[in-house]
Parts: sequence; C-alpha cells; structure tokens
Amino acid sequence: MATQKGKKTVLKFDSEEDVANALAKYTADLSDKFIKDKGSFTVVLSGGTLIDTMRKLAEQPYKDSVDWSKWWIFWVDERVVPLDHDDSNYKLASDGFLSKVPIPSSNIYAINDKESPEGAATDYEGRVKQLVEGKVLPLSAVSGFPKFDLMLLGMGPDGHVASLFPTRSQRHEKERLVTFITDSPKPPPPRITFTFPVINSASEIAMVITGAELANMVDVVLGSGLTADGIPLPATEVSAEEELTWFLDEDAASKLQTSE
Ligand SMILES: O=C(O)[C@H](O)[C@@H](O)[C@H](O)[C@H](O)COP(=O)(O)O
Repeated sequence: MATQKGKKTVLKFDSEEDVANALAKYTADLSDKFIKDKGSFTVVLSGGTLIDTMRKLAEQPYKDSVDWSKWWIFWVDERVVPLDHDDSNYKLASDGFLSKVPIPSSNIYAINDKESPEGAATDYEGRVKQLVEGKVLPLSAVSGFPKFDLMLLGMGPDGHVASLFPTRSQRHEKERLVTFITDSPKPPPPRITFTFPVINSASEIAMVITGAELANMVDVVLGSGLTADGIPLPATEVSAEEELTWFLDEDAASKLQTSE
C-alpha cells in the first residue's frame, strides 16, 4: 500500500517541567478535537519516564475539563509480568495517571497477564481487531491497519521505541498488529509490542524525551539516523499520518547539531 508521511515538528523546552505543561495542553487539545470529531479519544501509552511527564494532565484545569468518559487506553508495549508487578507498564500508568482520572475501567486495555508472551500478543491483537469490528477503531485508509488517535512514546538510549529494538527482528514485522519478544535487551526480557505498521498508522504521535542521557541519541535520530556502525535506528522509522511531535527538554536537546 502507498505510504504517506505526515508532518514532523520538533519542540524544545527550557525544562522538564515545561515539557510536562506543554504535553498536558497538547493532549487535552487533541482530546477535545477527536471527541468533537468522532466521539472518542484512543490513546496509546508507553512505559518509562513518559507517565511521570504526563502528570499535569491529571491536575487542574485538565482534570475537570477533559471528557475522560470518552477516553480509551492501550499500551504500545508491555512487559509480560503480572499487572501488579513493579515492572508492569500497566501498574506504572495506573499508579501515576489512570488512578487519578475517571476513565471507564472497561475502556482500559491491559494485557492478559496469565498468558505467555506469544499468547498475550495474540490475545491483545484479537482484542484490537474486535474494536475495529465494533467501529471503536477505524482502519487507516493509507495502511489498512488500525488507526489510533494518539500515541505517546518514549525512546531508549539505544534508539528503541515501544519494544522494537535495533538488534531484534520484531522491528521488521509487517503483517501482525502485535508481536512478542522473549529476549528484550532492556529488562525484563518478555514483552509484547505494537508493530511499526500500527504505530505509523496513528493520527498523532508524541515522542517525549527528557534528560541528558538521551541527548546523543536525539542528535543521531534527528540527524543522520544511523549509529556509528551504520545501523538504522527504530526511532527514525516512526511517523504519524497527521503529525509527529517531538517534545524535548533542554538536556535532551543539548547535543542537537541539526537545524531541527
Ligand atoms: O516498557 C518500556 O520499556 C517502554 O515502553 C519503552 O519503550 C520506553 O518507552 C523507552 O525505553 C523509553 O524509556 P525511558 O522514558 O525510561 O527512557
């Protein structure tokens, strides 16, 4: 199918606090727009520092002004551990965000933590397909894959996004919506993850990157996109159908040599 590259915007802020404020406004504005246009807002979360950076969204004015009843929550990747385990991205989001806002629990799509990684991936894919059949999720006219409204992504210091790592084959998956990995280089090893065809079918994607330890990789990804040994990085493959917006704090942007 034809591919279509959406817009890319790089926003730099003076501090992590400014990123958190801007991310809350960006997300609340998109929530208003999508709910007005289509009656729901489908949001895909990652793990890592993102959840802490989302903290302002659970505060005023957004806590009362956002129509949380229309939100649907998914995970771009999840560690295959019990949902109450400290490594669980569900637990991270639940403790840091979901417990503070009134999103209906039936709209929160945690993984089935009783399954193997392969079983959990198949189960999650099946549930996403059911939402397509139920018309909660549209299919992208460009890719034919389910189209989420907003994905909120982090990036690892090796240039991974979701659980799509530079040295692992899952990043090349073109058919499945959800795949699994049992040897993730970032612990814990067993995970499930959305694939690039799904990620790149999202309307809007925010790459939320804070902290000096990611500065070199931000420069590489927004610059040449290749490691010193010429390996293309998963983070360079992210694109949104409408707009990909990078949110960088001063530390994460400190090595940027490009004109971005
Ligand atoms: O479950 C995970 O490990 C995450 O979803 C992962 O993809 C994360 O988003 C990046 O590794 C960035 O993590 P940091 O924000 O902690 O750098």
